[in-house]
Amino acid sequence: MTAASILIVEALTKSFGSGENEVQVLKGVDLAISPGEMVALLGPSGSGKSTLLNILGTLMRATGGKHAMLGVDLSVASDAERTVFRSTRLGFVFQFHHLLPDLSALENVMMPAAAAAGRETRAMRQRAAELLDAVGLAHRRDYRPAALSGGQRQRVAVARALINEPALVLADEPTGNLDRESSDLVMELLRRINSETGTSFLISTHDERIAAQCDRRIEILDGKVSADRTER
Ligand SMILES: Nc1ncnc2c1ncn2[C@@H]1O[C@H](COP(=O)(O)OP(=O)(O)OP(=O)(O)O)[C@@H](O)[C@H]1O
Repeated sequence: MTAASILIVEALTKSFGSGENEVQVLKGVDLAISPGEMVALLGPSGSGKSTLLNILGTLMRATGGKHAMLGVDLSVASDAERTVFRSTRLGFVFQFHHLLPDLSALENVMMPAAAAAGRETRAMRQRAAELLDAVGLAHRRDYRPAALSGGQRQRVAVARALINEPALVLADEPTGNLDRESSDLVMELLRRINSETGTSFLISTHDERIAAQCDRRIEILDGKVSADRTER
């Protein structure tokens, strides 16, 4: 854990339910991520990877402990502060693309920027077009999600995650729903964005091939970090 970390997580806990139904999923997670790191998050099914990403993404509150990003202690921040932080400093890619079906690819990419600003601008449209170009989908900008392949949808979702130039992208099994070829394309894309822009990535995965393309692997077991190795 260094002063340069963009993300610091200390003794983070999360329980669901109460009384005899209480399940303690995270039992004291400690980790730190430096700018530009591409980190794989591994662990058995049910070990709490999605729960951890949801907490770090401010989509869910922890039960205890601390998580701070870019010097902001998000664990004690108000809901309003967390919402602003989420929409300006974080990007999300989920296993299922969650694109809006009635919007074109371009409009989907632009959406988080328009939502954060409360309006659409020509600059946003331009940046969304550049991002679609960067993910190899300039020729599909006016297509709706239903007219795209699974891999193309996920590349649109990656472009959408980058529209606000986040410091950290949280990706929850981003290739879990893709065939091998599409999965490789999405990972190549994430790798390229990481090296070109210095955006950090935390990617939960079951796939060793995905983990092998990251700089570092963090494993969760029994609610704690059981291994943390830098690979490159
Ligand atoms: N809202 C909730 N209410 C109750 N229990 C929950 C809730 N969300 C998650 N859990 C439980 O927390 C545990 C961790 O779930 P989580 O989805 O974080 O695991 P995961 O490591 O991402 O699993 P997978 O690899 O299968 O996606 C599971 O036992 C799950 O049933």
